[in-house]
Amino acid sequence: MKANIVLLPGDGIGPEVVSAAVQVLEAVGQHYDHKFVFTEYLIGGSAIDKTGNPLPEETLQACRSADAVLLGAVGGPKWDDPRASVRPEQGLLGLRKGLGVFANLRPVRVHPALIEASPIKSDRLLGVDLIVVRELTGGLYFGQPKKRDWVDGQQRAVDTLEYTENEIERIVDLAFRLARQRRRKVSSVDKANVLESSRLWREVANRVAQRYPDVTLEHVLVDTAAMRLVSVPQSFDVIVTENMFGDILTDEAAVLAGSMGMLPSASLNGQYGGLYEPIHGSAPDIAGQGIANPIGTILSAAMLLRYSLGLEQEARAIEKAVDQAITEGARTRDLGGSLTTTAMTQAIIERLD
Ligand SMILES: NC(=O)C1=CN([C@@H]2O[C@H](COP(=O)(O)OP(=O)(O)OC[C@H]3O[C@@H](n4cnc5c(N)ncnc54)[C@H](O)[C@@H]3O)[C@@H](O)[C@H]2O)C=CC1
Ligand SMILES: CC(C)CC(=O)C(=O)O
Ligand SMILES: [Mg+2]
Repeated sequence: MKANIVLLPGDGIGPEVVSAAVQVLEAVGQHYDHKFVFTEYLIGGSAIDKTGNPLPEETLQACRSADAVLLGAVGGPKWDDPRASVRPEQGLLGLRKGLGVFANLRPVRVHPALIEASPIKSDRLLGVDLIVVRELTGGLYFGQPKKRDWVDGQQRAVDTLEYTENEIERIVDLAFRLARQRRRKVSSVDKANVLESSRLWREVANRVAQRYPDVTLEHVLVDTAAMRLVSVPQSFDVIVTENMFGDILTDEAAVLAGSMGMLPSASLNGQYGGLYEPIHGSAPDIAGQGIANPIGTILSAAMLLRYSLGLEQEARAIEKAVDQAITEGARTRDLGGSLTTTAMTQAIIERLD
């Protein structure tokens, strides 16, 4: 098959990990006789530097016409001035909104050989296999008003957490559908003891659950969920939650998997091709050193093959090669080893069937 894939390397380690994933996709393309056409566009801080805009119109249009989009990360200290009117992160938020990708799937699997890389006790990590379904185009990151103003002679900052029933319904429904393909358990995470938006979330989740009598629904307060994630992570199958809660809980979940560099994601809505990115940021502390762990981005490329191109066998080949490389001891520095990004990528490519 032929597919047009837009690449958005972005900032910091973004270009390093995207280049690694492209090498893996090219190897898969050669092996299975597919033609992946890659075209690179600007986003984030590098786009601000070249165009003044963190999401140039050309980038958004290219992403809308592509079969899929693979993104590295955006942001970094260079663009962190709090008085700046444009920020790299606005480019990513604008892209997610512009593509309408409301469903962000973040699978978390713990490789048995990496249990010793995690600070959490080993018996708690065995067999952890959960997926966080994070709402991605609403909630606290997008609600209006979002502003600074002056009240009684001092500055005030306002962010708004808002959801409509439809926005909640479509993400919770997706979580239930996913649960049917897994262990049939949905944990809906909210803060319903405090937030009105969470009380609506709970009501809608209960309503959706009636359509899935074969799936168990539990409601978990987000603070308890954060605790359970490290104490009894095996108790989760599908977690569905608000945008910011999902953002925070998945960084925590990365600790289970051994490193921020391990976790992939897919952002979908069924209309455009889908947006694929590791869950980590631009990691300015290690950028440019060639030591970033490329696995989160490589596994995101596997999700791209599965969800946007329907290439299940090829997706599994990548996942298997990653598993095998880890089993056989391949480790970047974040996992306690010394492989460079390039060497880790090569170790994975060598193990592709
Ligand atoms: N999706 C995106 O583009 C995101 C962008 N950011 C932006 O990234 C910048 C840095 O944010 P941080 O809070 O430092 O979060 P970060 O996720 O970039 O880094 C946190 C820690 O994890 C390590 N790390 C992350 N990815 C790694 C990888 N692939 N291999 C090895 N180690 C890795 C970093 O070295 C750092 O110690 C900020 O400007 C932030 O706004 C943050 C999160 C997501
Ligand atoms: C806009 C991003 C910086 C938010 C984030 O941390 C993420 O999506 O994981
Ligand atoms: Mg995040």
